[in-house]
Amino acid sequence: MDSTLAVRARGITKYFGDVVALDDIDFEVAQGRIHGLVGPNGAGKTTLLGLLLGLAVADQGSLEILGTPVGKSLATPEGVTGFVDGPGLYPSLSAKRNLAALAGLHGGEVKASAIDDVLGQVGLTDVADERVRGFSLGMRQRLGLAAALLTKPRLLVLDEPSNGLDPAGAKHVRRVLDRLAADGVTVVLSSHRMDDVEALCSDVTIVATGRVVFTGPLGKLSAGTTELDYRLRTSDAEAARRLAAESSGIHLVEGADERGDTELLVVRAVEPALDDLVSRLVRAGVAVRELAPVVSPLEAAFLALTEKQEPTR
Ligand SMILES: Nc1ncnc2c1ncn2[C@@H]1O[C@H](COP(=O)(O)OP(=O)(O)OP(=O)(O)O)[C@@H](O)[C@H]1O
Repeated sequence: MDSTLAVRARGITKYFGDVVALDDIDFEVAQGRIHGLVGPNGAGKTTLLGLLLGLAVADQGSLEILGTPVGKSLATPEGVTGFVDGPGLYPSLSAKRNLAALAGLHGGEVKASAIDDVLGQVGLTDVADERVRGFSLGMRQRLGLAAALLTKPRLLVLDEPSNGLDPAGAKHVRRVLDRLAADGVTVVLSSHRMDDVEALCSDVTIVATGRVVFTGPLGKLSAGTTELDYRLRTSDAEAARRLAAESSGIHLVEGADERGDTELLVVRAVEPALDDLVSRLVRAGVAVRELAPVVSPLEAAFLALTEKQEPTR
């Protein structure tokens, strides 16, 4: 196996009865990267993450994790940790005692200082002695991440880790994942939130109805090659409209502004054509006051790639 790959999946197919949850998937994750898995409901994300965690085995195809081929028996591959469908926690125990108990399940005694350290990393120090029963979803997610950190994984697999997180919680999680990746740990996570994936991940795989429709660095979905809709506000909307209509590679999106804001144009273009329009506006003495994509390149690609494919449930 290529030693720079933490995950190498080839031709993975997984059935649940008549449902094809994963359909001949090729999937690679480079070591030390944070790799996002996105797709509509029922696309197969949780199923794929479950295979990485050894919670299920593929019906067809080959899977290598951290350089070792995965066999046909259910077992978490060495060096891998994480959770799907939320972390498994004991509601009647405190955050601290949960971590001690979960570490015990993995066969290890952990020092109290290690528990304090991971609780600090995920921002739960203040509630360390409180019972998990009263924790919000976001707090449980962070505690699950703390439990994963205790095992010092080489591959961390997280299903929707941002679910329920408030901005402060999201910041803790981002910081933790960035630090892990800087230390060479590989992270694979699923998310429904494109802004989250853009903030966290260096690579992304988009799945729809059990198939990979895009995989690669986020930069490959950049605005340089993808036609996007941009909000354009200028000092002279009429002149801007005229110049946009005359420019090659620029399409005016009529009626795109539902709030009836006549100062605002929405133009569809690739980045070089947009650069050209901005130069022309400036030469004509029209000031550009706002220019931003209506949706991000990832979101646009996600919608374009998946809108024709209905989820399987
Ligand atoms: N244990 C199961 N038994 C039967 N069908 C299943 C099972 N697990 C998943 N499926 C089906 O497999 C397909 C993929 O499901 P999966 O949960 O992997 O999708 P997902 O992308 O994680 O969806 P979501 O975004 O809604 O969490 C769906 O059609 C789902 O109904």
